[in-house]
Amino acid sequence: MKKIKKIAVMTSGGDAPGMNAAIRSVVRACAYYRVSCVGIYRGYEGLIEGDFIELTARSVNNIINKGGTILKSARSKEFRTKEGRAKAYEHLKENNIEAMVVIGGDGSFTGAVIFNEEYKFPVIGIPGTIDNDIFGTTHTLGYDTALNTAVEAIDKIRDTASSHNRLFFVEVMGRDAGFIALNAGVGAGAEEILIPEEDLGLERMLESLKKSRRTGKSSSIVVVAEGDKSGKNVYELAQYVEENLPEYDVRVSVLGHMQRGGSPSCFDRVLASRLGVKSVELLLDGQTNLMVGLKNNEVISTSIAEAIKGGHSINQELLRVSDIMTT
Ligand SMILES: Nc1ncnc2c1ncn2[C@@H]1O[C@H](COP(=O)(O)OP(=O)(O)OP(=O)(O)O)[C@@H](O)[C@H]1O
Ligand SMILES: O=P(O)(O)OC[C@H]1O[C@](O)(CO)[C@@H](O)[C@@H]1O
Ligand SMILES: [Mg+2]
Repeated sequence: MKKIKKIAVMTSGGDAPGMNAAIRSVVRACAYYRVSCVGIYRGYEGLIEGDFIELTARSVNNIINKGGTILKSARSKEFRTKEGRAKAYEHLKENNIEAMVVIGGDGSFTGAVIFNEEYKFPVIGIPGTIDNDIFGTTHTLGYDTALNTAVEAIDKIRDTASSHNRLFFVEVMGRDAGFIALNAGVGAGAEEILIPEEDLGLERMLESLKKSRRTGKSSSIVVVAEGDKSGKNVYELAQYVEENLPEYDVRVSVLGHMQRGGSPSCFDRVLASRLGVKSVELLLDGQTNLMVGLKNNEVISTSIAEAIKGGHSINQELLRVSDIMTT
């Protein structure tokens, strides 16, 4: 088997803390194994434009602690077209790039699988998204940091909620996944948690808030995932409670993109370092179409197709714990 001599790395989709640590790891692993490494700017967008940079072990000094991504990220419409992917392939060929590491979420992996089908181009995925909505890994890069950011913010909201005897609806990210809401909700002691995976019902929420009042709680926090199943956004939920429980003084806080920024947690830095090394080792071993991930604290690999299609399930035990905690 011919040894790969040049590997490219990109970050794609929504950015996530820990992406820089993963870039660093891929670049340093390439240097260790004496393989050239090229960074692709702005995900598939930069691939289509041939916006590349040579990366050496020294190019990634002092980035392990930085949020965002030095390679920048994008959502590329053109890569969804055959013509766009043909341009991308030409740039890879021109630059003698023989394999690619894609750090991103399910959409980025879908693009990688299609590209591999069309051009037989070797690809490995590193799961990088705060949403944690990828099968084949218990943790995606950025998820742990985002949880800590959300919990810190909700703690602060709790201070003011408690001083004013108010009910706060706090919206956290998670368009299709409730991992951030459920875990940050339990970690911050939320009274109710609304997630896309389960429709707990608005009646149930009203009953729970009434009970909170009856049993002596003067303030409450309800954590709502962006993609909550009730179909109501956080402002509509607040209005619904105001109309049905006028005794409550309700406020809304949307945490938004602050959850995607900031210095990565130690967990995310270590995970990124492990996954980056593994991705390069798999490519040098002649493997492709795999996503690296974590299971029982072991680095494992799953076929990318399975990682995309496998779906994600919410932890029922955690839901039960959350329920018991509202007593
Ligand atoms: N079906 C597809 N065909 C080709 N390319 C795709 C396809 N789906 C997604 N992509 C490419 O992957 C990019 C990133 O996908 P997407 O915007 O869904 O983010 P993601 O990787 O899922 O990350 P996150 O959900 O964390 O923001 C898209 O902008 C597009 O360029
Ligand atoms: O503002 P953007 O980049 O469109 O992304 C928002 C989405 O990205 C995510 O944070 C994932 O990165 C989702 O939870 C959220 O809905
Ligand atoms: Mg996604």
